[in-house]
Amino acid sequence: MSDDVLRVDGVTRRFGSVVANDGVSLRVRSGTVVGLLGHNGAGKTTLVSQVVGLLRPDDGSIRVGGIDAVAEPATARRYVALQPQSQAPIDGLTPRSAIEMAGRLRGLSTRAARAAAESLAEELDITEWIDRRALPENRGLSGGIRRLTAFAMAIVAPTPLVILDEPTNDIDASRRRLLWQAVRARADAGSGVLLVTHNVAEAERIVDDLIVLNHGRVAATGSPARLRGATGTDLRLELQFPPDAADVGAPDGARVPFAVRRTVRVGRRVLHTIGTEEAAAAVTWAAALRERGRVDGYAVGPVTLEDAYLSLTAVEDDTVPAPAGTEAAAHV
Ligand SMILES: Nc1ncnc2c1ncn2[C@@H]1O[C@H](COP(=O)(O)OP(=O)(O)OP(=O)(O)O)[C@@H](O)[C@H]1O
Repeated sequence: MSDDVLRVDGVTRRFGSVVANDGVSLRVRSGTVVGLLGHNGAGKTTLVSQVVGLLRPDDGSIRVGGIDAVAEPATARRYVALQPQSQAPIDGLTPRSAIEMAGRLRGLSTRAARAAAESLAEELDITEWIDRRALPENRGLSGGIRRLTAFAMAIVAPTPLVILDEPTNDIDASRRRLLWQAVRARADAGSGVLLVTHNVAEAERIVDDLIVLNHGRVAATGSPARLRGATGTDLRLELQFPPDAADVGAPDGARVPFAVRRTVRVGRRVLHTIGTEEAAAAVTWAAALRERGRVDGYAVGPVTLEDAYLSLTAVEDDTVPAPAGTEAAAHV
């Protein structure tokens, strides 16, 4: 028997003339975390909405736990826990009561739901707020604690498929780490997880596979190592330009004095991919720029998944020097 808990084949969804999903296919197997990456408007939430039966595809098929999710959305939905991108409406509730209620709705006994709320609050380090009431207009509980509560509500009981849409928004760095560990632990316990995120650098550590969407289409799939690039020896030189820099890309209009395999600009950051043999020349050049105040800072390190992701979805630029003020449209 297949261990696919989610199988999407050739899904297309249009909104008028906008093709939000264009022949998208992907699989999530039990025990794995699959990251779904893509720029704003790439079609990630549209895909999630179809998996949970909130939207119907124009074309293609979706199977959740072997059930045809287009023909039988209510049955398929029982196999899925979803943390939506929008904040859960928990005004009037405490994290404890919200998590317990989610557990009861998922079929846990009162006692099991109570125990799950306590242990999830500990796991995510929100015990301090567990009995604080969420009030209207975002009073009572911070955005991060609300988001962590919504995450706990989604994972309170084991489900074959867990879908998390931007679960780390608003969450501080140390609790983000706890959240990533909790996601990994649910997959290790047997769930399949589809993780929608913009946080490429952090997600890289816990995902088994990645799907990159670009303008509604699958631009790349594979393990982080595969997407990062095969050589494993390339380095990245990151330059951080000051806010008033007129010539982001190649200061002074000079060409970069060493071989560059790939250049991606993201706002005021420029990421050059270089071979290890260019490291000394790159550091000397970047240090001189820093000395002259042309860049705020620089860093040399191994190529990351973020570089590969940006090159798939951002404006790639091999033609430095760049026109003054040009900025890539991508975000991180
Ligand atoms: N209900 C709708 N009506 C019209 N257009 C829509 C609707 N929902 C989404 N779209 C369009 O479909 C495209 C994909 O949107 P979607 O929300 O799926 O992207 P996303 O990858 O989730 O973006 P983000 O990272 O910003 O959340 C966008 O062009 C969006 O404007």
